[in-house]
Amino acid sequence: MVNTPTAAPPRPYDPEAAFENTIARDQRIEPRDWMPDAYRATLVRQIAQHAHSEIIGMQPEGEWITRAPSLRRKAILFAKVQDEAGHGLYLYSAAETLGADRTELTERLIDGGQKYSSIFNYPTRTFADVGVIGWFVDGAAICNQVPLCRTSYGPYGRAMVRVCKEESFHQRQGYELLLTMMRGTDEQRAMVQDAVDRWWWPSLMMFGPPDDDSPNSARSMAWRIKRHSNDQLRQRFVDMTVPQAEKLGVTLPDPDLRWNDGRGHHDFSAPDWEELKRVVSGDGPCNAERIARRRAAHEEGAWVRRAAAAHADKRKARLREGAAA
Ligand SMILES: CC(C)(COP(=O)(O)OP(=O)(O)OC[C@H]1O[C@@H](n2cnc3c(N)ncnc32)[C@H](O)[C@@H]1OP(=O)(O)O)[C@@H](O)C(=O)NCCC(=O)NCCSC(=O)Cc1ccccc1
Repeated sequence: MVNTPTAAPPRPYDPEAAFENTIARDQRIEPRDWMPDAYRATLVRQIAQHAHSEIIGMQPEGEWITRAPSLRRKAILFAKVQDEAGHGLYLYSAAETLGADRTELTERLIDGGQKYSSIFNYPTRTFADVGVIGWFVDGAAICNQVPLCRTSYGPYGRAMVRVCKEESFHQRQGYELLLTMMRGTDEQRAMVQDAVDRWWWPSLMMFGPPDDDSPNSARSMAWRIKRHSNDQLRQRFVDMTVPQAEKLGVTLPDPDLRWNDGRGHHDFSAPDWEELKRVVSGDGPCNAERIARRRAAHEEGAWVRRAAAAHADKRKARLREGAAA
């Protein structure tokens, strides 16, 4: 008699185990995959905040489009601000793949129910601010977003690939603008230093609260949504920026900023975390102005959304008629 091996009975499909395995293998979760509710909610929160930041982030630099000092600078700035709009739209699309509704997200932003990056609540006082935003703010965005290209949620990671390419161009245009100003007059050099002094600390705050005060980090890192902690990315930004500041000829406004041979990194002072809390909770220099402008744009755009929906309905009806004929 021949012994035939008996096949093990098929194990019932366990979606939670499949999710955990996908994360453990460092593979991507896709929109139709099962995912825990809290994973979905965390992603909607982060992606929506990120999208809102890109859209609100058009305002500080956008104010300088009509006042750019040359046609070349105007064209570059126009393109950059348009890119930010595009980033916001990719990100809202990524949030929609999780079941979020774009209009609802915008309404939550306007009502103060969702956040956007603290950095966009500071005023742009001179054209040097446009250069420093490109250098610091896009530089910080790159440090934060390059690792997000490998985030565990597929649509978010793929959106980040293109966004990061465009942010790199933005950073270079900012730095090139500042190099040009530094080769100019004493007044221009003073404008650059003044902008550096005003934007340095808010830029460090972009990375979020320190790790021991970051309620979302542990879970987001376990799920590989975030790949590095807030403090790790802040350190990376400081290490990247110090030699660029030396080359440019500006001083970063931190007397304790110095290279630490033992750590192989720069030591630097902590930003004012109370200021971050105030700005995030709505009490920054420009919060009210930014939201009022966003609300007005949303209301003034209502007829465009209605017209686009009516056009889409007509097209659908025509296609149906064509199919029926
Ligand atoms: C790192 C962090 C921002 C925060 O880490 P998490 O693990 O999520 O949170 P954590 O527990 O550490 O914090 C507790 C609470 O505090 C909130 N909060 C923290 N920091 C800030 C802040 N600075 N501002 C406001 N809120 C902040 C945080 O959301 C959380 O809120 P909750 O109440 O729980 O909802 C993360 O969400 C991330 O990487 N996001 C994606 C990147 C992204 O959104 N980039 C935007 C810039 S895009 C750009 O610049 C491009 C551009 C350039 C030039 C011109 C125009 C455009």
